[in-house]
Amino acid sequence: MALIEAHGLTKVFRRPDRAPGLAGAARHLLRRRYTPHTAVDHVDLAVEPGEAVAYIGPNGAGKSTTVKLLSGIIHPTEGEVRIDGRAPHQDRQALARRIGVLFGQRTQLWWDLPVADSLAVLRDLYGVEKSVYRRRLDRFDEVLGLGELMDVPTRKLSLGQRMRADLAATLLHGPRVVYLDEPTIGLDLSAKERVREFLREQRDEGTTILLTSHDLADVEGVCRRLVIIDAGRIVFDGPLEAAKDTFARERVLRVRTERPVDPDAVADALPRATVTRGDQPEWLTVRFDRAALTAGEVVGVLSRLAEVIDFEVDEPGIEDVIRRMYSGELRPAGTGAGRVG
Ligand SMILES: Nc1ncnc2c1ncn2[C@@H]1O[C@H](COP(=O)(O)OP(=O)(O)OP(=O)(O)O)[C@@H](O)[C@H]1O
Repeated sequence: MALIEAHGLTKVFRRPDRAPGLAGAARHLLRRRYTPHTAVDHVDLAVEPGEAVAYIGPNGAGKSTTVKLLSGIIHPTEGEVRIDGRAPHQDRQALARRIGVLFGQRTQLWWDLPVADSLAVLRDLYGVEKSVYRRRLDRFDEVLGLGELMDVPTRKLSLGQRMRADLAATLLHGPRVVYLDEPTIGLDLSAKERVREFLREQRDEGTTILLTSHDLADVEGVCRRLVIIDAGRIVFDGPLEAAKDTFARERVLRVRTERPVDPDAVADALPRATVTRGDQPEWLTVRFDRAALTAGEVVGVLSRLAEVIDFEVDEPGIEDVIRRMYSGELRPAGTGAGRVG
């Protein structure tokens, strides 16, 4: 049975309709009006034990809302969610031991307490045995350099230091499922790499990870599966590599011919491609949709116009796909994407 299971999971928020300014606020007080806003829209998700899933999407797509639903912080408007067979919003206490949540922007440590005291409180709350606690702290010290932070109150930590302490707090009780939102934000390069390595180790030991990150190295370093949400709907769910085929179908072919060829003549012969002259007169750049044409067909057409002496094809990398997705340049909706792989 999947460890995380969601069927038709939906969350509708009510947003106040309020005209700007004082008059608008006063009017809203007298006559409250709301517009429903669907933040998570019939999401189906099944994640197996030990799977690490990157959960990405543009700002406001519904990532945090999904994580809040999966951890029982908020109730679904519609649909079902089960973590290890239990409904998180009904069984929060029982599930607290099985779930770890890290929201990069918020801390779960006590602001005025030294890190060591915060962790000790969490240890007692979760009933972690002293010997297990010591072993885990030693490991966190190796990975996160926690030792030097133990006597420092949370409010005095830098963002990177706080993230290290918060990661320890999230994993202290050995949860089976962890939701990590931007887990390496503020860390230096070597600390980021150590955290990824540690997360891989946790994953391989059977921890289920749902990770949201703008850092592509986190996504690629930890996860093999990618789930993309856009406007509350899952628009892609499959292996990381398959996202490339679904969203980045454009290929760029650079061709060198023995003598200059008029780009318009090529465009006439290849109406589904965009043809521009390259840096040098003998080079042409042809952009085309991989689903509509092949590089071989493009070269074939060109070789009828002039002798082709060299060519190269650019394929987008997965980082490129994800970066463009975050920037809103690639809109997955309407591409016919679905569960792949
Ligand atoms: N409590 C709330 N009341 C009303 N609307 C909300 C509430 N929480 C979130 N929303 C709206 O729901 C949508 C999804 O928000 P959510 O925070 O889940 O997005 P996200 O993908 O995590 O975005 P980001 O990458 O910016 O953190 C947004 O339009 C947001 O404004």
